[in-house]
Amino acid sequence: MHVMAGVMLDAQGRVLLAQRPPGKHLAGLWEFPGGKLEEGELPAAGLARELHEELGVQVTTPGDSLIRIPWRYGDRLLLLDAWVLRHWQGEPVSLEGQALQWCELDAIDLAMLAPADRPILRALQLPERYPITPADVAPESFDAWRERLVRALRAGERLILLRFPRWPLERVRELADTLLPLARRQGAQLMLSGDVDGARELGRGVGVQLKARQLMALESRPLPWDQCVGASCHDADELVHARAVADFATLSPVAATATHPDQVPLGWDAFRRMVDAAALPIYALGGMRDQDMATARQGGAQGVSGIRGFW
Ligand SMILES: Nc1nc2c([nH]c(=O)n2[C@H]2C[C@H](O)[C@@H](COP(=O)(O)OP(=O)(O)OP(=O)(O)O)O2)c(=O)[nH]1
Repeated sequence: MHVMAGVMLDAQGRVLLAQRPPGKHLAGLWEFPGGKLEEGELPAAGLARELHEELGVQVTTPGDSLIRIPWRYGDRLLLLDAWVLRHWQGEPVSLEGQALQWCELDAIDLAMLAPADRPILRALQLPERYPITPADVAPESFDAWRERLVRALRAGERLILLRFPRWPLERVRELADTLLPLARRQGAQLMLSGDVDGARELGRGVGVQLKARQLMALESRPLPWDQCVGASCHDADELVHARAVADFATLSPVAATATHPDQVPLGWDAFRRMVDAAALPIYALGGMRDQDMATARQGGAQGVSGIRGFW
């Protein structure tokens, strides 16, 4: 069952949610308006039809595909295909009796959404770029990197992995702490590499990027909902596990990299297949540069992550 979900974004950055009616599957939970694609119908056309039937609006510019979520509700198997729409004519009104509300993205409580919609909200909140600091930075370069990260945050980076394998843990926490007021103002997340306790201590604005081994040892997310959890994945098993534990995953290595010369690259075909099954926003990692963004997005990825070529 191919289900279209329309993420209608208004000029203030709010999205329209509709409540599933009593007596229906997932009654009472909130969803993005849309519905089942009909036989032979193209996704954009099916979504426009559903929004016209449910809300009386006329979609004027086809939207952009955001993320595709394969999901199983008991024996109901569906592909939830979410598109972002910015242009339509008419004020949405409820024509099928569903309650409607416009919501700020950060005010949406994940628990009120239909389970398959939770990764859609995450995909909306996450940026396309996920830069990682270079591994060889010496502890003496604290001030220089602090400045560099301030510039990156001011320039609009919203998700940055602070990975400094040569630094004592305390020093990385200290760096995150000094950057935190700016990160919070900019709505950015500073991700610590594997340091769940550090992230917990620092609170909102700091997240954790879990190593694959840590990910596999967890059954549920290690941080509250307002702190981001990423997972470093390399195969389908890790991606399945990440669904219950993380907000997004990096999948690597897509291409050959200088930092991990011993690993066999996945290549774009395998990457696309794994993204299709992931039900989670995925960043392509390994040999990636900004120029790979279009290929990654066409392959269904959230965006690209990397070290070289990102600073
Ligand atoms: N339209 C829509 N459906 C969603 C979302 N999230 C989500 O899990 N679903 C599920 C709920 C349903 O199982 C299915 C959508 O089916 P639908 O809305 O066309 O059909 P329904 O269940 O209301 O009606 P029916 O099967 O009883 O005819 O997808 C979402 O954001 N939008």
